[in-house]
Amino acid sequence: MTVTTVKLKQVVLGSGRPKIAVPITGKDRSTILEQAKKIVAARPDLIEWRLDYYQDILDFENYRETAIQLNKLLGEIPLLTTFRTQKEGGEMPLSTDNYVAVYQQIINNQLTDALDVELFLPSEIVSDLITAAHASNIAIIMSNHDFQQTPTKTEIISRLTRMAKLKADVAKIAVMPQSAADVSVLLTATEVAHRQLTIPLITMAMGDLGKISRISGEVFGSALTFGTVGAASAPGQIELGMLRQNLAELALN
Ligand SMILES: O=C1C[C@@](O)(C(=O)O)C[C@@H](O)[C@@H]1O
Repeated sequence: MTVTTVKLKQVVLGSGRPKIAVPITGKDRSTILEQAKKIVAARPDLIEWRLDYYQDILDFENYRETAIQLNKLLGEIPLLTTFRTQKEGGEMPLSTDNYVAVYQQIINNQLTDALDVELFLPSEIVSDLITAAHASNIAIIMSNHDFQQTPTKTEIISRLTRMAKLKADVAKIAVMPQSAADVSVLLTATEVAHRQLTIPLITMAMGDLGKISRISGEVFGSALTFGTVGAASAPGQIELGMLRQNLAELALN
């Protein structure tokens, strides 16, 4: 394992208290770098660049220059690069071919510490991207998002388990609760999967109902939580300062 995956694993695998990631959602280079400067100043554990907001994603030279400048700004803070597909709540459409082309460029040019790859992409694409990313010492955070409902406990555990079997470095699932019972399903599934799997998990129930899941990771086994400095990238995210305070208050001593 080289610096890159070590950097990410140190962040995600660290002590019991969940680490904090903050998303960048800028549409162009200047906004992305402006957001990054504010986020870096707040010192999160990880910064996520949400590419599905970036208008120049297919102009690779532009993308590459933005990524180089962004990585310089981040310094020691690891970068997670994510293109969220529209099926899973993303901002813009992108063909599967272009998704693969963009990710391959990122991997070949080692422009990130970690890549978010969605579980429900075509299986051959998933395995090829994981193999290529690992060969370039880029960690893989596999993910699945349901913005409409909360799957059953068994299904949530099954999806996280499939991610682990596909050699993801981290398994992530975000669900939309329609009731307190749904939040309880997500938390129980997290607790069970945390006992059964050996890779770090990132889980959350989205929206206001799900906020408790974003501060209770140390109890149930979610290794990281997403907070905001400025714009949110999903419903229910908590402002970084408040999130840090809540995690400290809830720390298991
Ligand atoms: O997968 C996730 C989790 C998330 O959807 C959330 O609910 O905080 C936010 C996304 O930006 C990130 O890629």
